Amino acid sequence: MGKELGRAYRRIVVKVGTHSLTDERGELRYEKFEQVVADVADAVHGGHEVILVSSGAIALGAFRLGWRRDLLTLPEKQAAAAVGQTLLMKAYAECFAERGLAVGQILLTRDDLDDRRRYVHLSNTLETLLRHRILPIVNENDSVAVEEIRVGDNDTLAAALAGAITADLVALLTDVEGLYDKNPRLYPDARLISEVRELTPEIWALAEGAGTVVGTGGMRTKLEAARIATSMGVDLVILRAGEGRLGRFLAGETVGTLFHRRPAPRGKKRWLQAVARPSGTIVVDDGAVEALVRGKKSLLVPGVRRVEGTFEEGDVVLVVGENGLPVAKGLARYASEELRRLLQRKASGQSVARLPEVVHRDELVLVEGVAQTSPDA
Ligand SMILES: Nc1ncnc2c1ncn2[C@@H]1O[C@H](COP(=O)(O)OP(=O)(O)O)[C@@H](O)[C@H]1O
Ligand SMILES: N[C@@H](CCC(=O)OP(=O)(O)O)C(=O)O
Repeated sequence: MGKELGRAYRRIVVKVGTHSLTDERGELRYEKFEQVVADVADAVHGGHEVILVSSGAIALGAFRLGWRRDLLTLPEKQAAAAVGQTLLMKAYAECFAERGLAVGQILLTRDDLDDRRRYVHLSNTLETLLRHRILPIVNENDSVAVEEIRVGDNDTLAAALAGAITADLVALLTDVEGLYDKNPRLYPDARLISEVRELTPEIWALAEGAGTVVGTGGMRTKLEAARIATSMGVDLVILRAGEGRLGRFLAGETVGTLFHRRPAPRGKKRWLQAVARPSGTIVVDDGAVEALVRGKKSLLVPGVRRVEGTFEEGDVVLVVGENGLPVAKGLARYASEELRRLLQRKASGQSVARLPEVVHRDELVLVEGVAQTSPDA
């Protein structure tokens, strides 16, 4: 059973960070590692479906190679990840086997989440593993991921993944009890915030970047993960790794920081809203903005002013007004070149009124807060 009036969290994405698995030098802390494995195995045996997202490959690999982590170039980090990932999986496979669980490895890059077809295949693979009671263990494919296709951090990856497999909860296991009103490493009197219903500017300020008094990037990526998860209708909890905290949380105890989910669309729209990144932009006139925002209609060719960038039919596009403000995200039913040709037809006086939709309303989500930016608002 879970939180919130006994609502059960059936499907959970559990993410564990590097610092919870390794020591400063990057060596595996077996005691901590075993606690994490025990927590996850208990959740699985307790009837939850779990996907584990684990960091630690770069740290473990660098340690094994005798490399100093703070001096690594990008290719060296990628090489370290190649070495460390096998060590990580070997340790997981052995440790979970002792608890009667088989594991499978999935390495992902941003592309696997952005491309709808790959995203669907990924979710099918995860579903199949879960159906066979095999624990999927996910990490970013650091060895191949160049900057443009990196998710960059596993907090965000875990949250995005939760959308792919319609999870009910993301649990981020880390080295602090949860989100504090100031960085607990610097301030012993910092107080734990046990729940967050809205990600207000005040909450974001608690996780300001390194160099400020209140925080490091560490909490910021966790808040970003909370934004993604909750906007997809998924709860997110930050917990200190180990000592049975995950089990206690699932049993209804108040531990860590719980970020409450928000009402969210399901399926394709959920993916569009929270995960997909646009390949190009379609600039539309005020009438089209009105039709999309107020009329909840599809985007038609006559409302299109300009096309920016290159995209194929089926790619995600950002729809923006002539004032440059984003209005919606959706799946383009034309490639950018085809759409440009249609705009030329329109410019030469031919009718484009009866052509199929550019973005169909069933494949379109409004950008948050857009009602306030629509022309007559
Ligand atoms: N307001 C805050 N509350 C809690 N922790 C914070 C806060 N601001 C910054 N932090 C830092 O965030 C760290 C956790 O993030 P990180 O080190 O990236 O963990 P992980 O490796 O588990 O992803 C904590 O150890 C703490 O130093
Ligand atoms: N993919 C990387 C970890 C990336 C990451 O987000 O790390 P962390 O902040 O420790 O969760 C690795 O396996 O080393």
